[in-house]
Amino acid sequence: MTKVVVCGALGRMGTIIGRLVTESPDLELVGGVDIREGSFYGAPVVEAEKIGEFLDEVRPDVLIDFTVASASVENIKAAASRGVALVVGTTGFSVEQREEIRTAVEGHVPAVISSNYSVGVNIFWKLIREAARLLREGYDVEVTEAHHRYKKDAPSGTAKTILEILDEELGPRPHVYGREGMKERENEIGVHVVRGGDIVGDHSVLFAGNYETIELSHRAYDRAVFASGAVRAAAWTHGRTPGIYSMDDVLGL
Ligand SMILES: NC(=O)C1=CN([C@@H]2O[C@H](COP(=O)(O)OP(=O)(O)OC[C@H]3O[C@@H](n4cnc5c(N)ncnc54)[C@H](O)[C@@H]3O)[C@@H](O)[C@H]2O)C=CC1
Ligand SMILES: O=C(O)C1=N[C@H](C(=O)O)C[C@H](O)C1
Repeated sequence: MTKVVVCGALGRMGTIIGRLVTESPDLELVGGVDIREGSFYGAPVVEAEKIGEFLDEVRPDVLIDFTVASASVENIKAAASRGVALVVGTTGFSVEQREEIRTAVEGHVPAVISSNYSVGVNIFWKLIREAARLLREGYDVEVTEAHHRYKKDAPSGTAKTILEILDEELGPRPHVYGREGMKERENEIGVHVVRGGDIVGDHSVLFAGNYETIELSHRAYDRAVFASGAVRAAAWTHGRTPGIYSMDDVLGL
């Protein structure tokens, strides 16, 4: 059995991940970490400051982190320094934080890192790459994402990954975040962020040409779509060599 600890255990994602781990025949939920102690699904949840001693005590095989960027970096360091594999779902990392994560992980543990663990989004990203390759000339591109009112980071990590793909396929175009005032469009990529209600996670890419538009979109209806992918990734880490992996590796895409 692969032993699992969940960081962000009491959060929106952590609670669903905890449930799916307990329902898995191959995984064992041995504990959680959050900013306050408690319990979930019969396992202890310890406060963040105690993560080191907790990992030494329960000795998990893999740590799943869905917290907040500043906390996630520290959780990743605590796990990697103890040989605990990682599944990182947290988004909103700065360039410096991503470098800290790379340094902590590489050569030490296998770490799956993805801004979106939905199988559908990972396919959606490939469709966007192909569309951008084919529509490189003559189409204006706009990216829109929508999430619940509680989301802290903007644009979403998924949208940032979309922009990375578009930059690779279209060549460098400036990213323009929102628009107001009198200004004509140039050769930018427009980026638009909607926050409200309990929207789980919507993403779309519009390719607007002369006389026609092509729009690719993905809509998540339940956070279980992300949690199931993260749990699948956790099982996948067993026996992997140290390094940073994506859901492409987990899904064999
Ligand atoms: N990669 C993916 O597929 C997905 C990624 N996310 C990302 O996951 C993160 C969490 O999202 P939600 O669960 O909606 O947020 P949330 O705010 O509901 O949960 C985050 C939890 O982390 C806890 N936390 C804060 N500092 C901590 C620390 N030092 N150690 C342990 N726990 C700590 C909070 O108390 C909270 O319970 C966000 O960055 C979000 O963008 C969310 C859904 C899918
Ligand atoms: O915060 C969320 O809810 C989500 N965050 C991820 C992101 O920032 O892309 C993934 C998903 O869209 C839900």
